[in-house]
Amino acid sequence: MSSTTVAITSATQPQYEYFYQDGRFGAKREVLTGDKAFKTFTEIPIVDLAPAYSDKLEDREQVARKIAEVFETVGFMYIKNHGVDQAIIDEAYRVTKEYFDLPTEKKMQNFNYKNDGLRGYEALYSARLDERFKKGVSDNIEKKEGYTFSYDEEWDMVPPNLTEAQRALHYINQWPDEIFPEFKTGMMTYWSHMLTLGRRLMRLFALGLDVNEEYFDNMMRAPLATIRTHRYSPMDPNNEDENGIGAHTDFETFTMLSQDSIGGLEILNLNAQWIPAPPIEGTFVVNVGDWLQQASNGRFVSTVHRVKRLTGNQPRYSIPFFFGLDFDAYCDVLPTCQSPENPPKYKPLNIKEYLVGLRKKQEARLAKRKAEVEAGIVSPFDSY
Ligand SMILES: O=C(O)CCC(=O)C(=O)O
Ligand SMILES: [Fe+2]
Repeated sequence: MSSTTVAITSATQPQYEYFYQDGRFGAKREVLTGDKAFKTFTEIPIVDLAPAYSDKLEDREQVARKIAEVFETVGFMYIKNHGVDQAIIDEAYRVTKEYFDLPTEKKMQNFNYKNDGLRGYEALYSARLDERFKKGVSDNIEKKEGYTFSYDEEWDMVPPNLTEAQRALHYINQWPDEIFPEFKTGMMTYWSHMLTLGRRLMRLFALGLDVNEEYFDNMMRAPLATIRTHRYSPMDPNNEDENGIGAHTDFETFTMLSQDSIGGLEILNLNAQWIPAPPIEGTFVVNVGDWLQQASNGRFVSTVHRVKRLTGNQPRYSIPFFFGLDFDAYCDVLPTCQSPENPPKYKPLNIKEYLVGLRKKQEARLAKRKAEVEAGIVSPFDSY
């Protein structure tokens, strides 16, 4: 008599977390547990920025090394003692709240689709980073509004001497000057302090990547420096599709984010687990973007993040500042981040070319969105 053993296979299907990167859907990371799991982070460190303001190079180097360690592993940090006056931050929130409370028809006077650089008001549900858009689950997922503006020479505390050609590379911001002039003043005051902080951080990143402090100075005279101030509306308990912002990486050099006390930001570790980045008073969240990952040949990691579905009936406000580089900057992989054993994994970055390429990838979606809005299919007049 023979007996047959039937092997019981537990062929579990791999699970993935998907994210949006480089103007496209479809990037993914496998969820790993048990023996397969990597040693990876489970929290986000807080870095004290006070030594960055020291006159002594060794103090600045010490904080730069700390930041480099965090950016090589987590790609996200909180900074405290960052030097930006709380009153300036509070005023940015005050005007943000007051702006979003305006009637939608008023906000639509500065609709971002009227502006070549998409500066201005981003209507509710306009953002589309959630992977589910690809699958056509719903048109109305990311329940947030935004207001986007970028570099303005007049508000730069260290104004550069730009040629007309360099000036022409910038998009012109639009503002609700007639209906709410304090909005521009509050937001641009905040922007100018954050730009200054951003330049200081770039010098620390340079030190942490073992080049001299001034390495990036001539690439950030008039950088792409964009704020998109946000209001996430309370989510409908009967509509599970509604969400904050889909998983993505930021494409610029780095981001400095102020968030209110509501929470919801999460970041993805190497095992594709979502790690919360809860609000911590007196801090900004700073994260590596794709350009810094490229310039550092992958040494600094551009970490995937999202804002999860909000619970509760309070809106959430956040103010990210996306720090880029000059439009005419050309940034090769840093000499200290490459060697014969570690050749460049990335082509040199040409900022203008990158932005043109990104817009091309987005063109079809932008055109579809514009047509939908014009046809009233996705009403930009929805409000909570
Ligand atoms: O609102 C937040 O906390 C994050 C927003 C964000 O990731 C983005 O706008 O790129
Ligand atoms: Fe982001």
